[in-house]
Amino acid sequence: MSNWREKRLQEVLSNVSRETVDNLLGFEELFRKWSKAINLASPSTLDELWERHIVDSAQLFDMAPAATRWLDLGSGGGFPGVVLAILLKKRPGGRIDLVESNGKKAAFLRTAIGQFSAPGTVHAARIDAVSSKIPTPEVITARALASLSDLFVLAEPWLTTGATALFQKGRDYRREIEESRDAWVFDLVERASVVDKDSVVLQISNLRHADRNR
Ligand SMILES: C[S@@+](CC[C@H](N)C(=O)[O-])C[C@H]1O[C@@H](n2cnc3c(N)ncnc32)[C@H](O)[C@@H]1O
Repeated sequence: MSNWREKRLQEVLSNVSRETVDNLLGFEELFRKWSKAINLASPSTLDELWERHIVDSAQLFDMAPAATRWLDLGSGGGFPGVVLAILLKKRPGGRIDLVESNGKKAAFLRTAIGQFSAPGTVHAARIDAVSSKIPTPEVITARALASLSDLFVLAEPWLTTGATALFQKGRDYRREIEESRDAWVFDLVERASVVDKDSVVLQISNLRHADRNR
């Protein structure tokens, strides 16, 4: 029944172990169960949970093939944070911090991380309240959290000190990039999304305030 799911993952990731597939299938099941009680994702997307949420999250992993320290902001129901935590089990030294201010969602994230013994730490707090406590990671992710300009403000403590962002963005991404250039300077690589031809993953590094460079 789940064979197509495994095949799809193998198309997106270079190395998928049996345990990883089983953990991600288990996470899908856990997500569906909790979704009946709390709002973890738009109900209209649940039919395509594997592609729109799990594969969409997993695609980030091989975009930073050597990165072991990750941070996911506004993790919600675990996309991409919990998927990455499960994948990081197979990367020696791999770990991820997940920040989520909604208490119920943070409880779900803790349950998922615990159930799959994934190397993740859940911070049930607002991002600005934990920014001084979380050291700069190699990669920052955030999906459906804010516009690019607002993401830069939220992630500034890490993105201006060496972290690289992998931000999933929808069809409006060009406008968001242009708007952000008023206040920020950065290096950008646009990477095609594997789940939607109109979406991208924006790889952003070397973030600086524009006014300090004029
Ligand atoms: C639209 S949801 C997206 C969740 C998930 N990343 C996804 O793509 O499915 C945004 C999440 O960010 C959380 N959030 C919003 N602002 C936040 C902040 N300042 N600090 C921590 N979490 C925040 C919300 O509670 C919500 O769960």
